[in-house]
Amino acid sequence: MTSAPLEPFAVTIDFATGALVPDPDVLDRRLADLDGYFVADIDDPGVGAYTVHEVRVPPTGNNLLSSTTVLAPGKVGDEYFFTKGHFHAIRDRAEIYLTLSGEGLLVMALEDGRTVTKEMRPGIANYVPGHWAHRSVNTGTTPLVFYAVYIGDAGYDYATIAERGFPVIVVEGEEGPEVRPNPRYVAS
Ligand SMILES: O=P(O)(O)OC[C@H]1O[C@H](O)[C@H](O)[C@@H](O)[C@@H]1O
Ligand SMILES: [Fe+2]
Repeated sequence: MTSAPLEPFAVTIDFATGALVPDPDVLDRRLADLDGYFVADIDDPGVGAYTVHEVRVPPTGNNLLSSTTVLAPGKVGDEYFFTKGHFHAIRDRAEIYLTLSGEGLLVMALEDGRTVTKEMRPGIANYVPGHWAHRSVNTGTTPLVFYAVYIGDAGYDYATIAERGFPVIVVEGEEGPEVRPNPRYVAS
């Protein structure tokens, strides 16, 4: 059975700020929402970490959900600010990230602990195949802004990452960002 057609529409994206017009659902994540995710303790839980601006379409397998994410620059201890990161609830659902401004790293991990890290900068489109948890990390000094598109019924599994962490962390080293094993990762 196929579903009835939606009306075609467009949104305008400000590449520098990630603002969408019209701007329907905005999710605001503070450091308090990332409690327990960093190796070091959070000094100020009130600090804004990122916002997600979502284009509103029904979250079904025949639609493409999309959003901009605006991830602030900053660090907790040596670790750069990052998004919570998630597996898709339906594990094999894929996603594409197009970076619009700023610079960072996209860290991806399989459940067996294998990781792949890719650069994020304006003009790079990263393909995140199904089964890979994904987290973006702002390694720069300006907001990291990217547009993500994913299959509408993908859903979010945050719990696995909240419980086990990512296998690697991204820290500021002597010569820039370094990807290191996460001392707190819980291997399966
Ligand atoms: O959901 P998080 O892991 O906190 O990441 C923040 C956001 O990043 C991207 O924009 C994804 O497409 C969103 O679905 C996600 O919500
Ligand atoms: Fe996702």
